[in-house]
Amino acid sequence: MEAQAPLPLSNDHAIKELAESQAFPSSIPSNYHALRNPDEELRPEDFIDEEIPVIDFSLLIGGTAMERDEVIHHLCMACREWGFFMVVNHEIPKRLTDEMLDAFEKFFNQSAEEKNEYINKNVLNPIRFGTSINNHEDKIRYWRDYLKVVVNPEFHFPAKPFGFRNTLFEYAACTRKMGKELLKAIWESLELKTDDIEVALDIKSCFQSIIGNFYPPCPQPELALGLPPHSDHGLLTILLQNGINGLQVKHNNKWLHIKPLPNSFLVNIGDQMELVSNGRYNSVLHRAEVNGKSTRMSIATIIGPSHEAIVAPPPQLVEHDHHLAFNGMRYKDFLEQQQANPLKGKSILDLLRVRDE
Ligand SMILES: O=C(O)CCC(=O)C(=O)O
Ligand SMILES: [Fe+2]
Repeated sequence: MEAQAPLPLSNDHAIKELAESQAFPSSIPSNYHALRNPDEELRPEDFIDEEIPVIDFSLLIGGTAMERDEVIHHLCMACREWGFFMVVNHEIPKRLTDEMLDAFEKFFNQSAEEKNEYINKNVLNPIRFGTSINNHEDKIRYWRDYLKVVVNPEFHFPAKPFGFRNTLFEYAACTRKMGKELLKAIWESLELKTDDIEVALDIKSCFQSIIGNFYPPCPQPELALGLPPHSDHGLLTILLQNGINGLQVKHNNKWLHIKPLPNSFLVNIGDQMELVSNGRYNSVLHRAEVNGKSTRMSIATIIGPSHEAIVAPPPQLVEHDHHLAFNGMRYKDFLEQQQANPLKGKSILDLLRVRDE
């Protein structure tokens, strides 16, 4: 099959409408060929099959002191060696996760006119609908539509579909509560005092954003990607998916297909955590593959420090490690830069890395 030339469409044209249109070719346009870089090819020998760490949330908040200590110890290993773990026995009801997936699906099923109301080039705009990543900049396009909504410290919501507001509000509150508990535990795992977390990150007014990703079936999934390898900008990302797998995580230089347990959340460390942990914990590289059969949806909740927090490694860690791994930066500036540039590895964090002379 020959590659189709890039489609002469507006940059804003959603991939959902394209993929569903009768006129859509069986070979995808060349600007959607994301895997032409040999480093990014999906070769079977580059994949491993390993169990990712599992964190029992109920023991963290309701277990004995010994059980909590054990979970914190396990979290320390998970953050240091993986940057990634699965959370089970959390308190978020299945009813709510189903409602969230349903609300986002209804949003994406609206007409192009209804969704396009939320197209916005300003990366700090609180509600943004779009396709690929930075659809006006991307030379290679990704097989993904998205809706990003900032839900804290100010709560925003799209007016439609009906009921989205209440579901989003409840889900945002539950994931924020779980995220803060995990953050406290991770902070303890760094042997830092939990009171200091407020000073360092101002998480009372934490930034929280919820991103719905929509990946329609792709006629040539072996050529395209839903999202390229990247790290997330926040402290933690809490990921929910609609039962269709597709997330891959880089672990010891190999890619790992992630198959979460039913009713669990996938959590990964973001760039701000790598920064504030003085590099002890790594923000993990991950990407999303697409498939030829089913629509995949994921909902990523990013929990970050407050926009105004200047995030830097705390002096206790620098002293203990005898080394400053990163220079500090205001989170809002970090966010702006990361969102405005092509999503490529950990490029913004790398700019802050202190190099030994
Ligand atoms: O869809 C996925 O599994 C990953 C989504 C993701 O990495 C993101 O939204 O940052
Ligand atoms: Fe991500």
